[in-house]
Order: sequence, then structure tokens, then C-alpha cells
Amino acid sequence: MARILIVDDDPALLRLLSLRLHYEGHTAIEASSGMLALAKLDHELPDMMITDLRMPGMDGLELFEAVHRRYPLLPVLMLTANGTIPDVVKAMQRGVFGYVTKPFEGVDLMREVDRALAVSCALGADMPADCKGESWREAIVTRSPRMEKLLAEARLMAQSDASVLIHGESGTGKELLARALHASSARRQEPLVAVNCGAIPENLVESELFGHTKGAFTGAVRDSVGLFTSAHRGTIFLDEIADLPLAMQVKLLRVLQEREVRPVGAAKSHKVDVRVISASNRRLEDEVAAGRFREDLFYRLNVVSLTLPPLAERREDIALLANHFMRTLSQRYAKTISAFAPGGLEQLSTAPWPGNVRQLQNVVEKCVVLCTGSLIAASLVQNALSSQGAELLPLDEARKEFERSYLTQLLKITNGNVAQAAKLAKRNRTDFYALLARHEIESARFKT
Ligand SMILES: Nc1ncnc2c1ncn2[C@@H]1O[C@H](COP(=O)(O)OP(=O)(O)OP(=O)(O)O)[C@@H](O)[C@H]1O
Repeated sequence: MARILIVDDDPALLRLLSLRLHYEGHTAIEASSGMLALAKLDHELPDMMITDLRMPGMDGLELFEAVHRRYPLLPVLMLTANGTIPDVVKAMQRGVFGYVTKPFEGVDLMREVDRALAVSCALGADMPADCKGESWREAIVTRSPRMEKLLAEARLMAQSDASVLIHGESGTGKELLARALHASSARRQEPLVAVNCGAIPENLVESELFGHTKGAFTGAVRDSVGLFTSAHRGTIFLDEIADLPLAMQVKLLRVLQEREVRPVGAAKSHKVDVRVISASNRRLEDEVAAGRFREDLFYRLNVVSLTLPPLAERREDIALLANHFMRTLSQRYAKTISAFAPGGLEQLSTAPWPGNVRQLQNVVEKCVVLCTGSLIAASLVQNALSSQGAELLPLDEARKEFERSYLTQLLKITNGNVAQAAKLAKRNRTDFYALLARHEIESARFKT
């Protein structure tokens, strides 16, 4: 049964809580103040904490912040008095797991305790000693039950060598999840090699992945082992796998079936022992149906799969992530920012986030860079959000915007000489005038 740290300055309530938890078979560790709780935390190693919100000295929220800095994944339940809704909202936004309103019924308390323990235990037992604890997933900040379930599944998958396919919109944390899987697997002491399949020019994919011998093609001035061989005994992460050209898909399938690679120009193949995790922001099933992805390769890669939910479908993570990025980025930019001003987190929590966690990180970075005090003002958040919106114009508008700035640039370069500008754009003069007229740009303004 679980070890639960309980913190309350009211000795009667502390006793009551303790009895109830003992009755349910748990071990209760009592602390009558936040400071005492912190002192007990490191050697008692509880599975969760229950703390009163209002306490003299260090209050429940301050205690939570201090605990979370050391144990970001320890679930914390807050005991709150009736009518302290704003405090509850604040606590939940900071990442407190849940709350129970006083006076409470034993069943209500235990329901919340069980919920918190389910999260804590999803990541507990039966792991090799050096993989116990949370270090494998410490980079993943979340309090979403959907994410917790996914992480528990990922941890189970990590124990086998099965190929994993991760699906999720851009910026949802696919690479982070792949790294966590590797860190939780028996291969964690070996390399994880990440490859963005969409970023390698088509004619170089084969030699990048499988290596080449000296002289195999123009520019191959020395032997190269390739990324698969670099990942030997470890894991290879094939990001944007849907971008792999069809011809390469055949070769990858052969490597996965035969577990050996042949570098370009080499006479012989050699064995490789690599675990494959791949990811895509497009649904590979659709790519298969459209004839752009080989079905046999799809089944090879998709032995088990994980789907990361978009940030908009786990809004409870937004404030937690925003505060996390605020802290890490403040450090990076040597700023002493302590929080978002009232209203700021609410705006972030309700924004649409088409670019998911990466976009949230960008918005917070913008706020941190521009912040001059210790609080990030709501207006700053608003500005950062709307400038992000501008970056995500609908295609037609984005095209128009680009055309306009392109034309302006040409006229600047040519000092308003339309004939020259049209030549640079490889357009005839009539077309070019028409374009300028469409954007209401007067060439005369650029003459010096
Ligand atoms: N749960 C999370 N906790 C902390 N940081 C996160 C989380 N999810 C994503 N990030 C951060 O957001 C950024 C985008 O994450 P990542 O690169 O893993 O996404 P992705 O889904 O692989 O994106 P893409 O499809 O564009 O390659 C990274 O900087 C990553 O560290």
C-alpha cells in the first residue's frame, strides 16, 4: 500500500486524516507545517502528498511549488475550505493534481487519493533498479490523465524490442516521447540516433541511413558508417517517416526484415541490432490508402503505436507547461521572472494552439524576452499570442502577404525601376504592373 505525506497545522484534522488512511491500508506520514513536510520528503519518499491550503508560514501552494521543484511528478492533493474557489483555480493552474473541500466525506477524500495513486503507480513497480523512479520521463511535463495513460503504455512498450509508431500533430512531443521510451528501455546505455527523414535530400537518404564506401559516388571521399550502424545496440528514431521516398521504403523494409545493412558501394552487408521508433504527423493508414506509403513497411513499423493528443485536448497541461517554460527560459535569459500576472495564464489556457507545445514554448519565450519586471503582464501574453496568430495566416492570406513583401523588396533593390524589377522576377512588364496595382504599391515611392 502507499506512503502518503499529510500536512496540516490542525492537529485534530491531521489525526483524522491519518486514521482514515491507515484504515484504508496506507502509511500516513504526518507533518504539522510546510517546513516539516519538506524536511521529511527526501527520506520518507512518499507516493503522494495531501496538504492543507491555508497554513501559517508556508502555505499549501508555496509548499507545492517547493515540492514540485524537487519531485515534479509527485501528485499533490490540496485541502481547501469552502468558498476558496479562486485559490483552487490558482492551485490547479500551477499543476496541483486535485483538491478536496473541507469538511469532506471520507469517500470523497479516498476517491481523490485513489485517483492520484493510480497516476503515481502507473509508473512504479517491476522496473530494473537503475530505471526505477521517474528519470526516464522527467523531460515530459504533464498532468493530463490521457498523457499519464500514454506514458504508462510507453513504459510497458519500452520493455520489449517491438517497433513503435508514434502519431501526433506537429509539436505535440513525439521526439520527446521517443527519447523517453529509449531511456526506459534496456538499450538506454546505448545511443539513440534521431533522423528527420523529411530533411535529407532524396539522393542522399540511402547513404545517410546505411552508409557508403569511399568512392561510391562523387563526393564520397571516405567511408561512412551511416545512421543505422551508428545506432547499433541502441535505438533509431525515424521522424517524419511518411516523407521517406517510396524507393527508400523498400530498402528500409529489407533492412528491418533481414536486420542487416549494406552501405552504398559495399559488396557485403553487415548485421545491425537496432530498435526502431518512427513518428509521423500524418496518419500512415491514410498514406497507405493513397499509395504513398508501403503497406508492408507500415505493418513492420506499427507493431505497437502511441498517439499523442493535441495540446488543445489536454488543456490542463497548458498552465503547467507555461510555468515550466517560464522558469527554464527565465534562467536561460538570466531574468528574474516569478510568475504570469493574473489573466495571463487564462489567455494561454484558452488559446487554440494549432502548433501545440512547440507553439506554446515560442509564445512563452517571446513573453520572457520582452518582460521587464518580475511578472509577465497579461497584455504581453496577448501580444505574443496575436503575433503567433499572424504567423499562422490562412494559406491565401499568407501568399498575399509574401507577394507584397517580395514586390516591395524588389522595388527597394531597383530603386523603383519597374522594368528592372520585372526582369528580376522573371515577369513581363505588363504582368508586373498588374501585380503592383493589385497590391496598391506605387513604384514611384521607391525612387531615391
Ligand atoms: N510534455 C512536454 N513537456 C515539456 N516539453 C515539451 C513537451 N512536449 C513537447 N515539448 C517541447 O516542445 C517542443 C516540440 O516537441 P517535439 O520536437 O518532441 O515535438 P514533435 O511532435 O516531434 O514535433 P514535429 O512533429 O514538428 O517534429 C520541444 O522543444 C519539446 O521539448
